[in-house]
Amino acid sequence: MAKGAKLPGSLPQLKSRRRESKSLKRKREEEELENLEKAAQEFDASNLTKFTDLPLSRQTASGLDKSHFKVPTDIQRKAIPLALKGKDILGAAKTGSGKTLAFLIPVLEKLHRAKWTSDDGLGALIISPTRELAIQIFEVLRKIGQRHSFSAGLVIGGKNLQDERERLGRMNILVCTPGRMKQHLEQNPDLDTYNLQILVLDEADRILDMGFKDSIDAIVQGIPKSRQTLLFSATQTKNVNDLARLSLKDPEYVAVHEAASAATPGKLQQHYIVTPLPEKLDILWSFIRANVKSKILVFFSSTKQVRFVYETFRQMQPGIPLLHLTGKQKQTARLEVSAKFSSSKNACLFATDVVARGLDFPAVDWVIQVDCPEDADTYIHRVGRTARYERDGRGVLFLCPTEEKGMLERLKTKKVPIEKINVKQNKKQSVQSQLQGICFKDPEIKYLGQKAFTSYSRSVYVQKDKEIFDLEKLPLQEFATSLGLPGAPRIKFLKGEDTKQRKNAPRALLKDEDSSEDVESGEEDTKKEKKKEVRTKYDRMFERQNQNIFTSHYTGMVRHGEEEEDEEKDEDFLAVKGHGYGSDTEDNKGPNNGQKFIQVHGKDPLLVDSKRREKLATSKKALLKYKGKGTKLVFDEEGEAHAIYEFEDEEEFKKAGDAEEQRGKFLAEEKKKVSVADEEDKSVAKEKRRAKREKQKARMQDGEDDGEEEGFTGGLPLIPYEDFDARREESDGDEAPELIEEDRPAKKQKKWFEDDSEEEKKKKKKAKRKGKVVEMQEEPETLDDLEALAAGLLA
Ligand SMILES: Nc1ncnc2c1ncn2[C@@H]1O[C@H](COP(=O)(O)OP(=O)(O)OP(=O)(O)O)[C@@H](O)[C@H]1O
Repeated sequence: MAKGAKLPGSLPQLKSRRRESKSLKRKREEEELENLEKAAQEFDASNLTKFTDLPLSRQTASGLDKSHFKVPTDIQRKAIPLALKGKDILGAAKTGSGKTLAFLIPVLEKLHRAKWTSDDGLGALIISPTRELAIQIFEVLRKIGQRHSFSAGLVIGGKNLQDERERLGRMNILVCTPGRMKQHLEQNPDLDTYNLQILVLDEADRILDMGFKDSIDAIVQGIPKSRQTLLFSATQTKNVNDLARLSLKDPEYVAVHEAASAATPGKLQQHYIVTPLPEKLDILWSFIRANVKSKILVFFSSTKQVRFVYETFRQMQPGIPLLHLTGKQKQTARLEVSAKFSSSKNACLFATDVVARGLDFPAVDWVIQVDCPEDADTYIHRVGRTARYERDGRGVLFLCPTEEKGMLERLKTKKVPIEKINVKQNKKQSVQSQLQGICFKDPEIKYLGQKAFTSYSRSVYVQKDKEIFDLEKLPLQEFATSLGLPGAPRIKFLKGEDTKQRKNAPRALLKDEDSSEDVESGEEDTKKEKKKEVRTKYDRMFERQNQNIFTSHYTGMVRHGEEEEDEEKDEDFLAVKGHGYGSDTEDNKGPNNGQKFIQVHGKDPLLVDSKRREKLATSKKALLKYKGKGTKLVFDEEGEAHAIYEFEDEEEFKKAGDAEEQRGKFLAEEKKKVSVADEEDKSVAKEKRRAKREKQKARMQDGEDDGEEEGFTGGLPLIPYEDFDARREESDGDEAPELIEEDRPAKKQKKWFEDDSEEEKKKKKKAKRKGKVVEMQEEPETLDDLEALAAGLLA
């Protein structure tokens, strides 16, 4: 048909033709989906060499092609065909072997085959143990899902709960951290998981351990048992209890490297050195100085050590950019550091285990583990940040003589091939005197050094594996000297500290700041409790002596969290400005010193000592809040007044049984009532939402059938990718404005980024006019972009 030509016929004829073309299209789509499902069920994985061999939707195939993924890795070849058949999967493969795509492709295909639309709500949930990893997964999802029209969001904390909340109800795929997700599930009635099709746990062993137990149990409780579940990790759990918690259905165990001689990547060279604890920093410094053209990742066991080494080495100018990353940093800083390290050719990043798992920093040359990892699994994940996807890499583990035997045994059991190397003594530079100089000049750094000392000692003390970690055997005095300190701070430990549990616990579960130093999780604090800290005499001394000279930078370095600081400020504020009658200071004269007072009925008089209080005295309304609320009474049939609550006769009360028992019973009954009411409320709310959705869907259906455009609100491109292709074929490459007009679906499909800039909007309009597909947004380049990714995405 010629360009711009109109279809002949009257309006009713046009409408009926439209309906015909619509139903033809729908039929064709349904056939395609059926064929896809059939092909997936019958697929023979032995024929799989390229991604194009897989029975995938055009959208996913195109996303993979655009992202330059052509040949699947081992784990992808084995896991994807099974997942496409709908199987539950326990996937285990070495670090850097491509597990992310192995679960993201099935997620997209599952929703595609279920004809998932924005009205169907949440269809897929992907859980990651840290924020950084969640962002990374989301990035990959954005790339390979660019041709799909599902909406996807990140739920990782560090942002206003309310902001996220409003957007979540509209998302089809969520990538989340456990604590934040639990928070939303508890507080957000718009978030429905009743329809969830597929659940993914990346770093499954980590997510299923103690620290995340509550969150995961809460999440799993609210999602249908019929969903598909995929678990992936380089150190997979096979713990039956864990699997039972997730109600897996005959899971397929896909462990592609199980028969391999090593649990770590083939191109990874692994070494260890044995060094006395006080020489560790000398060796680290010398190593960095000798490798200034490399990209190095250095692991410590606590935040305070990371900060101390970062601050001191920075002053000593090693000739390579230094960075530091810990779970205690603000989210924006963490993103900035990750991005900087990713894009650097040569840099040295000091970090805690917050980056040990899953992160895919490109081209890391060296992973140095200065502090011994808590177990072999942690070693494998840390060292796995290098030698990823067919690249080379090297790892060096520093072991104290007391740690050598035990750790080597653990590594051997886990099939980690590691060789001993020695440090060239003539190349080793001592940094002790430089550190002493820095600590002497700068009390802030000295204080940080003391904290680093105590944190390290605690991290050793609380480890479970006593064959490796024995604090008593470590030369602590010499260690303190090596940090530049005048002596070893005295340390007291609380009995019964459980390291693994502490370390694994999300911040929300930790009660004191020092213990949260080592937290791997990047989750948002959900409750902050006042810390109970072991204070040394040095802590007290430094607080007293340095009160006046601490800079704001230092305060930032050592303070115990903003909330606690605010609490202190509040106390100060009350002490100085309070109007207490008992005070005998000049500023706080009591009621007998000739001051004015407002008499409030039934209350102590209020001192009038400011304009605000004077104004208050003239306002009846404002004074109401100082008045008592009055007493509610009930009247019996004789007109006698009684207090609403009256004490039961003691004898009667005793007859009913033990007071504690009665209390327990009463509480249990009330709890039951509340939970029943809660369930009812939730189900009513859900029902309403469901009905609303159904209605909307029905309305849209009508709109489509009648060719009406009522549902239109404008906005993003409304024609799905494949329709254009099909239409182009039909129209022989000619533009056919009328047909496009007909086929426009009557609903607004939100894409990944919904916060379009003006320019993008224009682009999209233009593309729409041309009948072309509008593609995904540009790659995020700046911190702002990443911020937008983390929060704005859900707009
Ligand atoms: N089929 C593929 N072709 C090319 N590159 C790939 C392929 N699959 C994955 N990669 C690349 O390999 C790298 C590692 O992938 P990924 O992060 O998924 O590994 P992983 O197995 O999840 O690692 P970890 O156990 O550390 O989490 C990434 O940079 C990714 O882009």
